Amino acid sequence: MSFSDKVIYQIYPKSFLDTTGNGIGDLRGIIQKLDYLKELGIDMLWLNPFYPSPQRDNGYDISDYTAINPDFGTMADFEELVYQAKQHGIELMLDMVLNHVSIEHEWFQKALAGDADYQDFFILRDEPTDWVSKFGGSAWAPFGDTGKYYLHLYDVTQADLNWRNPKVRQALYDVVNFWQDKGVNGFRFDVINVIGKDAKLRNHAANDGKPEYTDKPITHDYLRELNEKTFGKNPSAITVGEMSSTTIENCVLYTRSDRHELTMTFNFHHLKVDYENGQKWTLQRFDFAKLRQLFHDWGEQMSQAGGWNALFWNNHDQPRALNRFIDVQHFRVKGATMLAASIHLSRGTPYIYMGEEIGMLDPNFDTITDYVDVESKNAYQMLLKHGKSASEALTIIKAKSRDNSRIPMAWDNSANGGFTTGTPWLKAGYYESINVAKDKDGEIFKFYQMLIRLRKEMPIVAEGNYHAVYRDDANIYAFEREWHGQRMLVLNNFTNHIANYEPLATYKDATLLVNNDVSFTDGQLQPYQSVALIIGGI
Ligand SMILES: O=P(O)(O)OC[C@H]1O[C@H](O[C@H]2O[C@H](CO)[C@@H](O)[C@H](O)[C@H]2O)[C@H](O)[C@@H](O)[C@@H]1O
Repeated sequence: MSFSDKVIYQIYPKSFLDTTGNGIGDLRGIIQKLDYLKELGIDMLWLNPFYPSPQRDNGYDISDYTAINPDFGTMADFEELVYQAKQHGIELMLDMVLNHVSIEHEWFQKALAGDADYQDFFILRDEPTDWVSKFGGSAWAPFGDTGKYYLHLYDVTQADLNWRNPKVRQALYDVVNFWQDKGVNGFRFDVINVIGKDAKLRNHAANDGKPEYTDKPITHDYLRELNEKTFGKNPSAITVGEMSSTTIENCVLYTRSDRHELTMTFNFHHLKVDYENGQKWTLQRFDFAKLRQLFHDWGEQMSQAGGWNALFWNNHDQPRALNRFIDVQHFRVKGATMLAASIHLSRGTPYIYMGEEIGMLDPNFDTITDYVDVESKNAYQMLLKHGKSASEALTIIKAKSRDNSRIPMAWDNSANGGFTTGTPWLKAGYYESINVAKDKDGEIFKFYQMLIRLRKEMPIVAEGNYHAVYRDDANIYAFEREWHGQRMLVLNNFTNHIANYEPLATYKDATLLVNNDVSFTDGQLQPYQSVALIIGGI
């Protein structure tokens, strides 16, 4: 497999590095940091959307698919980024938001103006169904003064596209090909498993309507066609589908190589183990048993069926994993390296979200007005409506807001962490104590470098099968990898105390390949200790 030894780094361009002083990160900022990224060792950069957009959902509301938002730079800057990145041995992965467009997109505007061809680009109905938008409220909004309603699974300004219309599909394939022709070899497809709405558009009060549009069989047909018409003939292409509320069975189908759909999938089940009754806007300690079980289920079943996982703890939609899963007051560094080992040594493609490699944390904003994200703002109002006090609602937003990970990258301890000389679009976090200048030679960064190197040097890390070990341990998440007679045992203590276990006789004479602590005694792990033991030769 040509992709299994790759590691992908996610950049939220708006918050990476601003070279113009307008408070918004830009493409030239990414070019400036290519040496840093090369030193880390990553292979591909996933960039969140930088296309023209009213920014109602921070760029996921696209008004022109094949241009650059001037805040981020020009097409010439983009072409230089592709060129310079390749010079550094780094490929680009672009975010393709093909489920919906901004209502400012010319397709929607033409539809509103009465063009029947373009009206068929959207999902219009005389009567709304009872589906709920993922950002709150009804998923339908009045379509001008036509008396009809258009579907928006996300914000009211993000109109869902009608994938049943072949003209829509072709227009979207043209978009992918436009960027591929510019030298882009990676594509991340936003919420791609919701593009195939059921033909009947029925009410479905249970589950907010999700079963009517999630993982429908027709989506697999669309993905095969997308593959055939765009990246399918590009041997360097790497693709990942963001799958909302998906299943293992579907992700196997999306990623099995003989199916010609996608290379890998993101699922989010492991990042909902701290939701009370499945609800995001709640406060609850994470359920380790649930997390461990999910990792084992996805690890084993994808391995057995030939599927491929995208492995990640952080992204632009999630609060930092360090704040969620680790006692950061006492074990930030150890916790960061343990989290890293637990996915980088597993089967799948690891993603690193900017700042993770130096252990960046959530900020602790003082007021709700510091938050920018549309989902967080809606959630705050919803919490107040449901009887929470302003301070209770703010505490929940602080823990759960997507802005937690969207704060500016901390480069040094100068104003705003060296991200901008102007006023940042979103307040900076703890840059005085955690920043690249200070932490690039630190334990976390070096540990990530080592893990990335191991994936390239050791086929067992890149390709080995996955088996669960110590399935029911209350503290340890452990798995075994196996590749041509070689075996590797990975043990991760997810607690802030010592965890004991019964050593496995098979690994009695094993070599210690990875250890994030100073010493190791088989049978006992220190708080947040991670080790990998290997037998069968190195
Ligand atoms: O939580 P899930 O139902 O499993 O969904 C996964 C994520 O889907 C959404 O994320 C993406 O699409 C949004 C609309 O384009 C965009 O706002 C977001 O930035 C994209 O990554 C959802 O917004 C996330 O919260 C979910 O985690």
